[in-house]
Amino acid sequence: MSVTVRVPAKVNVQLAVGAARPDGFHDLANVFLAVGLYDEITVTPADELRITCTGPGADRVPLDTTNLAARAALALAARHGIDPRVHIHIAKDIPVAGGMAGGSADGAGALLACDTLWSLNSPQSELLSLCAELGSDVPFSLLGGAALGVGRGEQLTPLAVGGAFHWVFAVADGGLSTPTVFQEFDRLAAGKAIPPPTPDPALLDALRTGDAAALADTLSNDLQPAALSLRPSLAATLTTGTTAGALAALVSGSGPTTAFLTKDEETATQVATALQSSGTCHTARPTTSPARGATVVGLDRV
Ligand SMILES: C[C@](O)(CO)[C@H](O)COP(=O)(O)OP(=O)(O)OC[C@H]1O[C@@H](n2ccc(N)nc2=O)[C@H](O)[C@@H]1O
Ligand SMILES: Nc1ncnc2c1ncn2[C@@H]1O[C@H](COP(=O)(O)OP(=O)(O)OP(=O)(O)O)[C@@H](O)[C@H]1O
Repeated sequence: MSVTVRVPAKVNVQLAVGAARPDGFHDLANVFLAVGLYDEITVTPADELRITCTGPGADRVPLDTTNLAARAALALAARHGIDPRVHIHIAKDIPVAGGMAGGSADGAGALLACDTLWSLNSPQSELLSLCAELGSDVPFSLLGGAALGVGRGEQLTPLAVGGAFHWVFAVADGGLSTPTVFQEFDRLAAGKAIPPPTPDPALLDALRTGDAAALADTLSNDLQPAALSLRPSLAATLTTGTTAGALAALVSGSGPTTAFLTKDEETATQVATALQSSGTCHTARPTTSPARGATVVGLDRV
C-alpha cells in the first residue's frame, strides 16, 4: 500500500517580527496564505527508512534523518510505538530554501501520509501539535488556506478569505538560510526599539473581502530589509515585477523568492513573462491563492 499527500507552499502577506527571545526565536504576527505550488509526498512500507527526492533543487534536499519528512515519520511512529520503516518519496515543486516553507510542507505531508498509511486517524489537533515540534511553519502547511500565526508562528487562528488572489513567484538562483536572515534582522535592528508584533486590521479586512488592491496596499514583511541586505540583487527583481504591472511586490518570508500580487490572471501571465525574460530571476511561476492544506490525493492498496 502507498499513500500520496499534496501540500501547498506559503507566502506571508504580513510578517511582523518582534525582538529576539531568550530561546533564540522571535515572536511574530505572521499572516500565512497558502498558494498553489505543491510538493507531493508518497509513503510506502519498506525494509528501512529511506528518502528519495525529485524535482527542481532536489540535489539540495538532505536525504538523511535531518529531512523534515523523515523527522515527521519518526515522531509519529515514536508517539504510537509503530515501526517507522517507510520509503518517503518527495516530488518537489516548491523552491528549496526559498522562503515558501518547502521543507515544512514535506514535514506536514509525511505526517499526514504516515498517519493514513498506519490507519491512525489522529485528530487534527494532535497532528498540529506534532507539526509545531517539527518547525514554526509546519502547522500552517498542514492547515492551508489562510491563518494568523503568533508565538514563533506555530499558534494558528484560521482566517476567512473572500476570493482568489493572483500571484507570480520569482524563484531566485540559490537559497537563503532562515536562521541567517533572522540574524541579519537582529543586526539591522540593533539599538532600535522593536515594537511587539501585531496583525494589521486593514490587511485582515482585505483578505476577508478578497480585495486585491487593498491587500496590495497592506502587504508587509519585516524580514525584507534583511533578505535584501544579504541578497541585494533581489531589488532588481522586485522593480521588474512592479514595472511590468504587479499591484505590489515583496520578498516571500525569509526569501529569496519574491512574490508579486496582480489584479487578475492575465496580468499575472504578463508579469511572469516580463520577469522570466528579464534575467533577474531563475523562474517565474504564476499561481493563485488560497490553496488547500495537506490533502491525501492517492491511496494505492496493491
Ligand atoms: C520566516 C518564516 O518562514 C515565516 O513564516 C518562519 O518564521 C520560519 O519558520 P521555519 O523555517 O519553520 O523555522 P524553524 O525551523 O522553526 O526555525 C529555524 C530558525 O529560524 C529562526 N526563527 C524561526 C521562527 C521564529 N519565529 N523566529 C526565529 O528566529 C531561529 O533562528 C530558528 O532556529
Ligand atoms: N524536505 C525538505 N525539503 C527541503 N529542504 C529541507 C527538507 N528537510 C530539511 N531541509 C533543509 O531545510 C533547509 C531549508 O529548506 P526549505 O525549503 O524548508 O526552506 P524555506 O522554504 O526557506 O523554509 P521557510 O520558508 O519555512 O523558512 C534546506 O536548505 C535543507 O537543508
